[in-house]
Formats: sequence, C-alpha cells, structure tokens
Amino acid sequence: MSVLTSLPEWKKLSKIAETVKSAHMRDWFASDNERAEKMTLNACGIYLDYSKNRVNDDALSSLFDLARACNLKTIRTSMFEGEHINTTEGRAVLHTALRNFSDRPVMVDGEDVMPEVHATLEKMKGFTESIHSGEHKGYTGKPVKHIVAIGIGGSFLGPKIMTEALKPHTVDAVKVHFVANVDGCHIHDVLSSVDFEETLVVMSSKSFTTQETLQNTLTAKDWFLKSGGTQQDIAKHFVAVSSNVKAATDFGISEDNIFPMWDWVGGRYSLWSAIGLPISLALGFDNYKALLEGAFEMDTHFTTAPLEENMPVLLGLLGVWYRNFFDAQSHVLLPYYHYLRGLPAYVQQLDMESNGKEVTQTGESVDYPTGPIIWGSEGTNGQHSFHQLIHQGSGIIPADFMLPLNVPNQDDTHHAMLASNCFGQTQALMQGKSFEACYADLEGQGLDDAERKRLAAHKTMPGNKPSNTFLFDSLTPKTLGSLVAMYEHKVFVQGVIWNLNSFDQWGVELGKALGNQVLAGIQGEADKDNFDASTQQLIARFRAANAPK
Ligand SMILES: O=P(O)(O)OC[C@H]1O[C@H](O)[C@H](O)[C@@H](O)[C@@H]1O
Repeated sequence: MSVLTSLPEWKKLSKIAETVKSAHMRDWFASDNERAEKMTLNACGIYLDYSKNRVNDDALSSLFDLARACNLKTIRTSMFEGEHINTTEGRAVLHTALRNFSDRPVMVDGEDVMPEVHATLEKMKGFTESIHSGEHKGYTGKPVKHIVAIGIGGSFLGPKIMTEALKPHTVDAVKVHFVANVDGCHIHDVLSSVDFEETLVVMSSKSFTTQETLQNTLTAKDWFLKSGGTQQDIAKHFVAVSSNVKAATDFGISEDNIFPMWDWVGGRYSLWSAIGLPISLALGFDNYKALLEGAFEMDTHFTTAPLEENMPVLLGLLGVWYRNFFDAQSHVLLPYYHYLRGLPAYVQQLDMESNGKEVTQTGESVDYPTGPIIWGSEGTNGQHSFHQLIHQGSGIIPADFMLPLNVPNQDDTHHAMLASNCFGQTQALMQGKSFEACYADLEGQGLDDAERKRLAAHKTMPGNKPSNTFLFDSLTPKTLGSLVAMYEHKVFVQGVIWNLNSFDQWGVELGKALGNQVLAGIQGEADKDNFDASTQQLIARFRAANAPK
C-alpha cells in the first residue's frame, strides 16, 4: 500500500465518498439556501462558482486536511525558492521567477536569476518595438510585416493559444503565423503566403534539438536563400529563442539574434520566457507584460491565500476527489468564448505532460489513478455533439465552464445566448431530469404503459454531474495570465498529492529518440534488426512507395 493511500486522511475521504455518492446535489441545493453563495471564490478578477460539485463541508474539510498531510505548503515554498524539485533532471522549476514583479531575488544554486530575467525582458521589449516601428528592416530595406514562428510543444502551444485568445489586442503592424508540425504541408502553406523580404522567422526551441523545429527552420532558411537572400542577410530575417546557445550559433544564428532561456524553465511553462516573443510581437510588449503581471497576481494568491480560499488548491483537490474517489477518467474544459477555444489544448499539454506518470517520486508504482485525460472545445459547439456523453454517459466527467461577462465587437443578443447556454448546461448537468418527469411528459401520446416507461428511461437524465463555472469581466491579457497560472498551480497541487515529479516527460523524450532512429531506418542508414518485425514491415512499405522510379 502506498504512503498516500495509507494516510488516515485518505481513508477518511474514502468513507465520506461513499456517503456523498448516495446524495444528489439538487437535494443539497433544495435544503441549503446559502449553498450557491457560500461556495464561491474570487481571485485576480476571476469569479469561481464551485457549488455544483459533489462535495459537502465534510468532504471539503477532509480534502484540505489531505493537502496538509501531503506537505503542500512546504513543497510549494520549495518550488518558489528554486530548490531542485525536478528530481529526475536535477533542476529547479522557476517559471514563477519569469513573472516575479516583486523585489524578491530568486536564487538558483546561489545566484539571483532576476537580473538575467529583466535583461531578457528588456531585449524582447526593444526588439518588439524595433519591429513595430519599422526600424528593424529586412535586408532589402522593407519593414517586417510577417512573423513566421516555428516551434512545437511548449514552444508553440503557449505562444499560439495566447495570441489567439487575445486577438482583439493584436497590433496592425505585423501578422504572426505559427508552424509546429513537421508535416511539410504546414510550412509550405505559410511560406507561400508571405513575402520573404518582409518576413522574420522566430525559431523557438529550448533544447535546440527538436526534429520538427530544426527541419522547419531549415526549410524556411532554404526558401529564404532560394528566394534571393544570401547567407549574410539571414541575420536580419532569423532569430532564435533557446537555452542551447552553442547549438543555435552552430546552426547559423548569430549570437546577437538569440534570446536566452534557462534549464529551470520547463517547456510547458515557457510562454513566460522569451518563448513568448511571438506573443509580444503579435500584441505589443505592454500586453505581453500584462499577461505576466496577471500570472504574478495568481502566484501571489497561490502563495498567500489560506488553503480554503485558494483557487488553485481548491481546484486541484476537487480534481483529486473525482479522479481517485469517483473514478473520473477525464476532465473537460469548456470555454464559452471563441477566442479562448485553444485553452483545452493548452491545458492538455500542461496537465497530461506533467501528471501523466505512474511512478512516485521514489520510483514505486502508484496504486491510485493519477493525471486525468484533459479535453474539450469551445461552447456552444460541443453542446451539439459530445455533451451527450457528459449528460448521460456511464461515468462522470467534471467540467470547467468559463465565460467572459463582456466581449468585444459583439451584439448583445449573441452574448446573452452564449451565456444562457453556458449557465443552462451547468444547471442541466447538476439537476438532470427525473424518470417521473419524463414519464409525465409522455402522457397523452397514445403510448401503452410499457412503451411509455421504456421511452422515459431513455430520456431520464441522472444529473449530479459536477462542474465549476468561471466568470471574468473580459478576457484581458492580465486575466488570461491569471487564468493560465491558475491551471499551472492546480496541476502542481495534484502532482504534490499524487507524489509525482510533475516536471519531467520521459515518455515524450522516448518518442523524440525513436522518431530519429526510425528516420535513419527510412533513409536506409540503420540496421533493420534495430526494429521489431511490425516496424520493419512499415518501414519497408514506406521505402518501397518512395523508391526512385
Ligand atoms: O523547445 P523544445 O526543446 O524544442 O521542445 C519542444 C517540446 O519538446 C518535447 O516534446 C517536450 O516534451 C515539450 O515539453 C517541449 O515543449
């Protein structure tokens, strides 16, 4: 039995869960007029209504006890103070230093990293301004109008999704195009839509070893040289963001054109580092800075609010509650705001790459479920497809609904309809529709009793499906920064409870290594015995289809 499941707090929660499972939320609402009002939190401009969750006072207080028993506060301090909490890679985890707007130094191995962080922000600011003002020109003297941002994973999702989410704040001076996939269709589509004399390529790779990003950059370089640029002109058209300066300079990017980052910034937490340069170029540096300020505000809330009033702590514990005591396999994110439609994909990497682990910090297999599947898409679209499974599927899928109270460029009717659908779904999931009500609806339709009962069973909605609802005034850069940091800390809380190292990603690393090995096989440069029989035959079919005719 693991340390976690032998905790008295864990055992107590198992017992409470049995009682809670036999209760219905609609009865709790009926018997407690104050439930809705009591079960709300406000932090950093985000209002959270968590009353439609299958928790009572007993469950909540025991969940907070569990957090205490798992030393959440101590481990939180270790992260913010630069201890090497990424124990399998021997690294500190300090994305919070990148948005530290206090005067507090942040020490990593005895050295304050804040001067480097500030210098890099200054460099980003200066560069952004020189592009927007037209001072930085391409080699033929034309100002930059297109940014081609190349990167994948954390070097893509954050920049792309934040830029998309803040569309109403974009500048007119440049258009940013993102390319991630090594599928050549993507880079070719983008490059064929821009003028090379007016294009700046921002290559983002923390490691500078990622196959997709290196290949896409080589293709862009080739395109630039074939279009008429020379090797010397590359300096005006290619910049890189990387912690591997040597590899970047070996690749041909001049040192002046490299924006640094550090090994204490995890890829999926890197939008706050110079990896965020495309965001700054798309929105202006002030808006990028506001994003960081919002995240800093959430960091402050996370480190100072009592556990019971702490939004990321509460969300993390609710996630543990459903994953471990209700067997919830997944968690769905439903932004009711078109521009925020990418958030589920962003949180998917954040959560699944962090807590998709099956061994504890000390290397033993877990005997409890860990990270859930994260998925979702924008509301209301999902209501006309996958919501069916959330309403009437055989398991439970906790849902996060979110809605800005004000939206730009929209007429009131659209926004009121959006809000009504969002709130209506949370109500339907919680209340459901009883068999009796469905049976009554079928009266007077000429059905015999057996048929009426059969149909009523199909139409019955059990309800009791949990959801959180997040509201914010409007999606400003600052609010978005707070929202993203809120999810980061939620994931951290769950990693602490599950006793995982949330900061490595060995499974993904294996995929990277195998991709390169198989490429050697496809290119005829590897011994076929390196591969299992199935992989050998796949490689052989591919080679045959691509053999010179
Ligand atoms: O920035 P890079 O070094 O190119 O890495 C890009 C991505 O690579 C891997 O897939 C990692 O698991 C991600 O966390 C990372 O963001």
